[in-house]
Amino acid sequence: MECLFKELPQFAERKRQIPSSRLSVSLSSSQSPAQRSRRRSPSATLQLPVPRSFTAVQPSSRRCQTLYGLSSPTPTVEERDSQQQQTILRILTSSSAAPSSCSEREREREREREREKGKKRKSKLLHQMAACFHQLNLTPIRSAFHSFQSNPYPIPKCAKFRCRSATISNPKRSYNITLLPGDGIGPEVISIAKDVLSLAASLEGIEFQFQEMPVGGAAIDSVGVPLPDETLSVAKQSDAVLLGAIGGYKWDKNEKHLKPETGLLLLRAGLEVFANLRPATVLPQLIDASTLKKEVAEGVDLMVVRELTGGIYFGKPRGFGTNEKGEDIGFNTELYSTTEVDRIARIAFETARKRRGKLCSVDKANVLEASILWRKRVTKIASEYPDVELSHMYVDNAAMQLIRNPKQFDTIVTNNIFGDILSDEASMLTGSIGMLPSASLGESGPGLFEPIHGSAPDIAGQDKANPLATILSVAMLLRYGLGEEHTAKRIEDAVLETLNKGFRTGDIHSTGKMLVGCKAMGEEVLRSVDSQRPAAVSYQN
Ligand SMILES: NC(=O)c1ccc[n+]([C@@H]2O[C@H](COP(=O)([O-])OP(=O)(O)OC[C@H]3O[C@@H](n4cnc5c(N)ncnc54)[C@H](O)[C@@H]3O)[C@@H](O)[C@H]2O)c1
Ligand SMILES: CC(C)[C@H](C(=O)O)[C@@H](O)C(=O)O
Repeated sequence: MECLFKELPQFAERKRQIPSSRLSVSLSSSQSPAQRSRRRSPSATLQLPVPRSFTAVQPSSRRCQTLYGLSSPTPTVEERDSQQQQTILRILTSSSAAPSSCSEREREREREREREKGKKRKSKLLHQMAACFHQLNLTPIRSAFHSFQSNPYPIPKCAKFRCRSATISNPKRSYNITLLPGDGIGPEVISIAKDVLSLAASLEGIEFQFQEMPVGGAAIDSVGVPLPDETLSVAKQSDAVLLGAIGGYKWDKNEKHLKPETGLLLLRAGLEVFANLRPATVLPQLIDASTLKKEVAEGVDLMVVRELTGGIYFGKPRGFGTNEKGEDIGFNTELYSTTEVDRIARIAFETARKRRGKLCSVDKANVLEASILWRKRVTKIASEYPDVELSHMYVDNAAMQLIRNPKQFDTIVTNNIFGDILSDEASMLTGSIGMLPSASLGESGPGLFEPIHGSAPDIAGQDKANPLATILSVAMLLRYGLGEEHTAKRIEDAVLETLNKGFRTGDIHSTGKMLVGCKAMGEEVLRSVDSQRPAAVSYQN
């Protein structure tokens, strides 16, 4: 049965007609049942269906009746209210005592004490109550939130969805996430990915605090630099960083230090995330979206391990000058040290070992000294991984082989610039650059997670962007950044289920599929996150 995702329309309509004070759910109220009955007149007339999960906390005799399809008397509003309160109170206080053993007077005294603990305590409690509502699949969740706008605890946007999954208990794990929406389609995809992360995590008992900071063009416009010190500092102190994309026509002519791209490079260097994992998996659902022949694209599943904080992007000397003929010149330096190559090689071998045990090192050792060193060091590190089969390939050949026979690749390790280019190329095997996530990791500190695509100024603000690369980046954040494998899997399964249902953004659309925009695609993924249906094909990265 489809989950009832949106607020019930008739409920929303009634809510508009009723003063919000009346809509609050008087969970810890000191009113007697009789008083409550008098006061709740307008909202009490809302004949909400009893949620299924609610029956699970009813006394066993009624539960049996429900389970075996025997008709049970529909509880009155009063009865239901009282049962809800007892259940929530029990969960909040983790009390093993049966709520029915408490007299109404004792409960009243308890509530009296609760009230005196002040507003902050109350807000906190209400936040927990909201989680319980969530757990119990109770309809009034929205009204409970609604009447406490001043709650200092951030309410995830997705709280408006009613979930049928009843897995949450009080949040057990809590993480700080820095959100860097950036430019162009960045804010569009980040807003969706944040909702997906919040919902999936809340269903697994995880809590997130988000801090949104400016980066790229947005930071240039607001603060004057592409990577404000505050942004880097907040990012460093968080548990993981989620970035949308940076860049755009507006800043293309800026001086180098005032380009959005400079902000991104400074961020990567500042976080010391030298290992960039870019998985390219051709999903069976998207085989028709690939521009390659079906038999070429089918079954492709590769991982590009890109060195991210070295090479020509950062090598010195670099700059502009004049040559002996008096002409202007621009120059950069491709430079790698043994330490830099060794550490990325080890990450790549470890990655290959967990995959199909094949590693292809891509370089330009027939021409470049930096590549000669690269090949020498990768070959040396290979002796630590006898179980991994190592091959070497020149980058020009690799670019060609990726199109000719991509299935020959398992794990590819390469330098910063080759990795940039080859991963964009690999994305088209999967159907679109809008499908490729990435994880950038260092030896310590938070990881940086971002789709591999850019700010796509050509489609920005038009609700056309594919949010799946960013949603899958969130899955990588959970897996690689926080070790929350189960939640990562839930998100990946939801993406697959959404594709199974036939929803497609324009970049991956094919005949017979449902064309949706960025937001609608996000909503479909949220629906699937909630539904928990196991996916037919599992996504690996
Ligand atoms: N990590 C990053 O933030 C990053 C990466 C690449 C490029 N950029 C920057 O982005 C700007 C634009 O660069 P570009 O045009 O070369 O590359 P791009 O990745 O932004 O766009 C290339 C093409 O792919 C499409 N595309 C990209 N992402 C998509 C998505 N999610 N859904 C549907 N279509 C999508 C775009 O519409 C465009 O036609 C530049 O300023 C560039 O420097 C940033
Ligand atoms: C925007 C740019 C600096 C960046 C890079 O070259 O690394 C981008 O192409 C990417 O792949 O993330």
